[in-house]
Amino acid sequence: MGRYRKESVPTAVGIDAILLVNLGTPEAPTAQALRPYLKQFLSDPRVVEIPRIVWWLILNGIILNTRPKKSAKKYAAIWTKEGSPLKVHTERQTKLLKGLLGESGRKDMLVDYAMRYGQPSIASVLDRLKALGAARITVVPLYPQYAASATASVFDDVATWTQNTRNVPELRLVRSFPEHPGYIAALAASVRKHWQMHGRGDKLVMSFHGIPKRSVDLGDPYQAECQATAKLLANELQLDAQHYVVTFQSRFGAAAWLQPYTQPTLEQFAKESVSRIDVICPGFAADCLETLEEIGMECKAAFLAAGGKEFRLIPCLNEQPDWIRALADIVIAR
Ligand SMILES: C=CC1=C(C)c2cc3[nH]c(cc4nc(cc5[nH]c(cc1n2)c(C)c5CCC(=O)O)C(CCC(=O)O)=C4C)c(C)c3C=C
Ligand SMILES: [Fe+2]
Ligand SMILES: [Fe+2]
Repeated sequence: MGRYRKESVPTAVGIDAILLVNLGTPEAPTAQALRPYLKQFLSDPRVVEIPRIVWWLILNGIILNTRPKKSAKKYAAIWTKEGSPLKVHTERQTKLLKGLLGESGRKDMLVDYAMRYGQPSIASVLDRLKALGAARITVVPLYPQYAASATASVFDDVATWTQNTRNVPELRLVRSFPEHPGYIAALAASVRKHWQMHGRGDKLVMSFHGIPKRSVDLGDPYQAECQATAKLLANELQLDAQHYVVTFQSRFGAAAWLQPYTQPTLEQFAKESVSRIDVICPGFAADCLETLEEIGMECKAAFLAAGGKEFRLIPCLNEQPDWIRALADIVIAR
């Protein structure tokens, strides 16, 4: 027996398919569900780049005995009746994209989503698309800015699938889209709408997920891509330098990550009487633990405790129609 499974013979006329991929999320907001999810996530060598044996001991000896319970509590604070926000939004984005492509004459196109960690796995959805006759598959990691730990990890998983597949379809891997005009316009529209509804804060904080500083020193383009997005968004909103700031959140572990860090920056603003803050998280295509809990709850509480007056989190692009149109443009572009 070799590694290759029996595969169905495709139809003569191949179908185009789109596969949206997001990070993944636990199946439930419980320590039992967090453990396997975190184990898979944090065992990925793209995510933690320290010698395997050392990391295996730290992960299995410490992290997986402490973090599942702590993280489960955080997930419980944002969990909805339909499930984890990240999964709910990704499912809706998939349906809306399918509908939009159908309206523009691409009813035949298959559109599905997968998660890098947890379910549905990339391999299971690629198998399904292929069985349905997909001959050309465009894979779109839902990360506007390229980071090896996020984007390349999706590509690795696709490559693992091709290694186990006999009849590999044509593949297009969308690398990143930090300056895509439709994406930038959708972000700007969401800020303007927020200002109209709630008034304008003293500063707009653009908070991106962080990565270790070492990754950037070793050649990861992530920081530059975040700065490119931020600059275009600021231009579109006609914000000058003193009215916005780029920060990095979600630090994990003891090493230095990209700076300035979001929470200390917010606390410093509160102390300097910059008391009304709007926060947008342009690197997240969907609201999730990192936006709803870390920014919307933890950072908000820290800002108010430090003397800040108003803290408003601008929702992620989620199901915003102009964002779905931008996504259609990104997936169709050849
Ligand atoms: C925007 C893209 C992301 C990059 C780059 C990224 C890098 C990265 N993340 C961790 C560790 C964790 N991240 C966690 C949650 C999480 N991360 C992203 C996106 C990126 N991560 C998202 C969308 C989410 C939310 C998932 C959800 O279910 O809502 C977590 C899990 C939660 C927790 O226990 O805190 C960890 C851990 C590292 C180490 C890293 C790069 C080195
Ligand atoms: Fe993360
Ligand atoms: Fe976090």
